[in-house]
Amino acid sequence: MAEYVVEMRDIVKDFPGLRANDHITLQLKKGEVHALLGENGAGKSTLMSILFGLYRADEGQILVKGKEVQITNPNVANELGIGMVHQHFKLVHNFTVTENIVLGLEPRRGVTMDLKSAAARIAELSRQYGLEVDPNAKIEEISVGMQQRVEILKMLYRDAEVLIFDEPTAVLTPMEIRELIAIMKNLINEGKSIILITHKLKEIKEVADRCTIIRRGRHIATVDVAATSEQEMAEMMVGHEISFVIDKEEKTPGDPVLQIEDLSVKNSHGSLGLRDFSLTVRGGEIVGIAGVDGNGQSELVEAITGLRRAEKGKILLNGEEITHETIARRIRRGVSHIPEDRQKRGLVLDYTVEENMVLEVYSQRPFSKHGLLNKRAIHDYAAKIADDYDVRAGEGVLSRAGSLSGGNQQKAIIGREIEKQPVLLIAVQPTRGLDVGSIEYIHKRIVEQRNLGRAVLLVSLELDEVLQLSDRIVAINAGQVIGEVLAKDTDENEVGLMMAGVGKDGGGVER
Ligand SMILES: Nc1ncnc2c1ncn2[C@@H]1O[C@H](COP(=O)(O)OP(=O)(O)OP(=O)(O)O)[C@@H](O)[C@H]1O
Repeated sequence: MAEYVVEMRDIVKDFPGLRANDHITLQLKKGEVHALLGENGAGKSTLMSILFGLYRADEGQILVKGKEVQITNPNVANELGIGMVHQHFKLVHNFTVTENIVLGLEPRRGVTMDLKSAAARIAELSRQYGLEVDPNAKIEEISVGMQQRVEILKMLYRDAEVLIFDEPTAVLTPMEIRELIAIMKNLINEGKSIILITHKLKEIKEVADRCTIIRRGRHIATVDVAATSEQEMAEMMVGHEISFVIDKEEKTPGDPVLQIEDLSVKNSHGSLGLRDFSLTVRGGEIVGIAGVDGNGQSELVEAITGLRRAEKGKILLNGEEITHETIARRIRRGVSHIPEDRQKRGLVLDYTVEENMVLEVYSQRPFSKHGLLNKRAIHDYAAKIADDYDVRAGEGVLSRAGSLSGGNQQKAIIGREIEKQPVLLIAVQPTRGLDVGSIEYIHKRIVEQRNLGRAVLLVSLELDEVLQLSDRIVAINAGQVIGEVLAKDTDENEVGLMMAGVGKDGGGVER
């Protein structure tokens, strides 16, 4: 028997102006979790897209169970037993779980298209792998974590032997992450093999057997995870030493910049997602909102930025009411927003990076004068942001935003929002999908904003991030403030309890 279930040998892939994969070799043993680690833009997704048949390699070979194969499209990958869980799920929202799983399957050798027996087989797979999910629920009714399980079941239903997970935990809550890790272990026990792309070293330590590290398209090393520290892996990835601590001096906050008084906001289902919510963020202060996803964070941010209407209550910026102002006016007043969904709200993917950097300011000087665009000024401004925030792309700022790697898209948005010199910076999951080096850098820039006297509202599902960055932490549960603490006086346990709905005095919230 072949030693490897999948072997990618000397893979080369070129894009305009850039070699994304430069002779990379990746060997997956049967029954292992093999992590793929690399900085943003290192070439991980490209390599996996080649394995999954979305791109063709310019050079190199792919072997499955020792035999060379040509993976010309994803159907061939499926036939070869290779399945992928993408970062952005590809599910049809008004279809049921079962319908989504059988969707696109051609009737073939013994695989039935009868929905009832399909549901039974799905229920059986769920039990076997510990993937609890209701086969009759509609996708739009289930959580993101559940949707991910549907994607996993979809692969198992197609008899996948090799499963590729592309940053699967980026969209999950801490609890869901623990469940996913248990699921991965079940998959391995049942004989599957896994390639895991993740930036989280803790997760690699927890589930992976081996780790292949790539940097700028090149293979750096493949290591035994148990024998290698997180620090060592991180340093191999970036090519130099890094520190994980944020330097943050004590600072006395200034005047209130953002004041929210008794704000109530409806959610997409028409009920109140935020209720009688009050909050103050002062200049020179980072206030972190801690909470489990879906407890009113989106409604809060959308009400402040003007994307959602307030039913009741007031929002003030520097003492002036903005509750019913247009989005554009709020931006002009100095509200910056790093949005949660970088592809929907953050960037226009078909525009160049340059155009994206001036989306909100192109009509102002120096970018236009007498109605004419000053292309030089736009280019220089964008190039400076790309340089400062290490936004890497094949054709520089002339690259299409959609061609950037996920992490580089994120860095571009952060750069744009901070360089607007905001009065109030709202950062939602600012480091989602970023590598450890970039996280360190972005955290420094956010602290710098605070040191410059700006007000920062941080919304993050990463408790570590909230604890490290914030001066003050406000816990949100069921659309209400459930507790407030100074970051220096609290810890993971206390904030975790508040997030679960247990108030500081030990009481719960009324629902
Ligand atoms: N379709 C494309 N056209 C042009 N360039 C591309 C294309 N896809 C990827 N690239 C470039 O190839 C490089 C590698 O990107 P890739 O998405 O593989 O990185 P990654 O390691 O997955 O990064 P991240 O951690 O940020 O997701 C990037 O510089 C990216 O801009």
